[in-house]
Amino acid sequence: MSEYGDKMKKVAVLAGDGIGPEVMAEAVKVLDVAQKKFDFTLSYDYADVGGIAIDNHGEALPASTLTLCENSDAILFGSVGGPKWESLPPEQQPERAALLPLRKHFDLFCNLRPARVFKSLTSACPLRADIIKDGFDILCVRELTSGIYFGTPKGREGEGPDERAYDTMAYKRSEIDRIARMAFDAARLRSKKVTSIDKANVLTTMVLWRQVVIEVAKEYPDVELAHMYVDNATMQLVRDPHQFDVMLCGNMFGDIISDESAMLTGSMGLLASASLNKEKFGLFEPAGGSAPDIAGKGLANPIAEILSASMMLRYSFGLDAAADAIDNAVEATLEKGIHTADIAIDPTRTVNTAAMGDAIASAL
Ligand SMILES: NC(=O)c1ccc[n+]([C@@H]2O[C@H](COP(=O)([O-])OP(=O)(O)OC[C@H]3O[C@@H](n4cnc5c(N)ncnc54)[C@H](O)[C@@H]3O)[C@@H](O)[C@H]2O)c1
Ligand SMILES: CC(C)[C@H](C(=O)O)[C@@H](O)C(=O)O
Ligand SMILES: [Mg+2]
Repeated sequence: MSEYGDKMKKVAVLAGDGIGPEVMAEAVKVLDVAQKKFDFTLSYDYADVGGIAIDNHGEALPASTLTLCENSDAILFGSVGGPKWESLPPEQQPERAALLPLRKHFDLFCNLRPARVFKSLTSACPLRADIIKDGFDILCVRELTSGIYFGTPKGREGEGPDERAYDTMAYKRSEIDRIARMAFDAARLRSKKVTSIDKANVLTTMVLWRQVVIEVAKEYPDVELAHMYVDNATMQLVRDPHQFDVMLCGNMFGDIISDESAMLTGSMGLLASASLNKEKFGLFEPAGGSAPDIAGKGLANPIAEILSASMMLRYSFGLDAAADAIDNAVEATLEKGIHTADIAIDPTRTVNTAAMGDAIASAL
């Protein structure tokens, strides 16, 4: 809670790089309408993060940006990274020096990535019509602050043919337990099925993962639990996505599964995400990246950022009615046939990023 009291929520707006600023402008546009309609007030504080912060301040996560986030009620994030900063030492690059530290600093262990096929967009789904005839509605619950992303040791040593590099995949029982509970709690509000994605046939970490998930499941007898190896899961997602409800994943498998499920909805530009800690403080960002191939051209789909803003209202501020209204406005806009290029049914009739934001704002 900020010092502004119950009604005013302080949002740190970190647009970042590439398409980040373009899609952020549309999310703010929609949030502005939502505030008037639902009588709540947000204050926005903008700060640099990622490549732009390296350019302006010499580091990807300046202390001033981190302090702003600490003094805010939520973080609305765009995306970071891009070719301009790829030649820096890996630990100074935007992804590793800004996004991962932010997740770790605020203990944002629970990453929710919902993917569902919008009725009006079934033709944008790359799967055959008979496969998606029943639609799909998947929630990827991804562990976000541990696993191979953060395990130590991590390093590179030696030279010549003997040079080696290594990462460590490690999970503590408590880390698996808490993310599993989030998945089961979420499933209770949905179709009551959790599929835990692992690689317990090869990785010791994943043997513990499966064991802990089975233990947690005993407290949720009303929720069905299935286990699936990650290689099979990526295949089953394209064979029959309808079979999944909640997919519970470790950090790296969730990264991969969520991009795959995003594309099944029609575009990376549709997949929102919430990264939450146990106090429900959160960072809200599209699952996709800075999309350097389309940045600056007005081609980016702002829906993932707009739906991330909606998740912020729902999960961090408890403003469910406003969040529902934004989600419905997105759906209504898509149903009117208003599409950016990435999801266009008729490529000769597309709107740009700002026009998509305008249409959603006016539908709201
Ligand atoms: N959260 C983040 O900040 C984040 C997430 C993923 C990748 N990245 C970074 O972004 C950069 C580019 O990564 P990448 O190319 O692997 O993945 P990406 O998600 O940026 O792009 C993959 C493809 O999806 C398309 N796409 C993504 N978002 C879109 C949108 N809103 N509308 C329309 N099309 C969209 C892109 O045009 C591209 O063709 C890298 O530096 C990567 O590390 C950042
Ligand atoms: C940019 C990168 C560090 C990040 C991740 O791997 O978590 C991204 O791909 C994501 O999915 O949020
Ligand atoms: Mg990813």
